[in-house]
Amino acid sequence: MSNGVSPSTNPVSGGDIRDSLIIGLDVPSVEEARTIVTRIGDAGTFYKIGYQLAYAGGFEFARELIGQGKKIFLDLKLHDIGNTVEEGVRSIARMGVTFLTVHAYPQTMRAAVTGKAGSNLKILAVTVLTSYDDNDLVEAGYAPVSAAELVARRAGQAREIGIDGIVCAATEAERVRAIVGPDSFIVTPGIRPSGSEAGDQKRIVTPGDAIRNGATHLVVARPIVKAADPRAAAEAIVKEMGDATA
Ligand SMILES: O=c1ccn([C@@H]2O[C@H](COP(=O)(O)O)[C@@H](O)[C@H]2O)c(=O)[nH]1
Repeated sequence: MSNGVSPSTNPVSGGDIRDSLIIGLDVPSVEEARTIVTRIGDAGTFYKIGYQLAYAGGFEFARELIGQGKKIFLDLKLHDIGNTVEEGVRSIARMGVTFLTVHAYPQTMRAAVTGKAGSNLKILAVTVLTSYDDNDLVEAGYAPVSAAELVARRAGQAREIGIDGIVCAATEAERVRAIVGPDSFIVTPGIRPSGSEAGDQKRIVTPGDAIRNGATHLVVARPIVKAADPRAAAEAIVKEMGDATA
């Protein structure tokens, strides 16, 4: 089954710029998610389903959206023993989703690459969460290392293992591109239009700067789904992204 996304059709390099905006459906119910998707209409082509919705009927809703021609990013951030990750990815690969996340640990990434074999599923490796700064890494037990250094190390491992794309902050996108080469997706959460609240995100970048830094896809949840007019919020972000490619 084709999911309609490949590095050669990377929307930032010539396709539909709307496909580069991944809207995070971080809402508590399918009913609420359906309302938002309807309100956004054709301004949104790519949706992310994470923990909150996945465990509240989100898998069925993902199939519904795929049936409507939308692309789906399942942000499950898998991390377990290799066999469990491999078999889990094998099951997800049958759903027809476009992107799936795993944490960027070598065992986990190898298992995911094996599990998706023969499918069109693209695996993204989450390097260092965008809510982390250098102090958070020390608190989590890492020897003094900057978030940027750890992202670079994990991006290099992901490239060696054959992962399709990297999740990082757009602050690191340029450096990651130099590591992973031209054919990898670079997917950046922590996006904040100027003037909007950072919330718990610590490594934030505006939509325009993220594109200029080399991101292929931007992940945006609260600034869109909590906006009074989600469609207008999505359109404004897409416009800023498009202007950055001009
Ligand atoms: O490093 C990461 C990885 C994933 N996320 C996810 O992206 C969205 C961002 O939501 P906002 O409301 O736009 O901050 C959210 O679903 C996270 O789980 C991330 O933020 N950082």
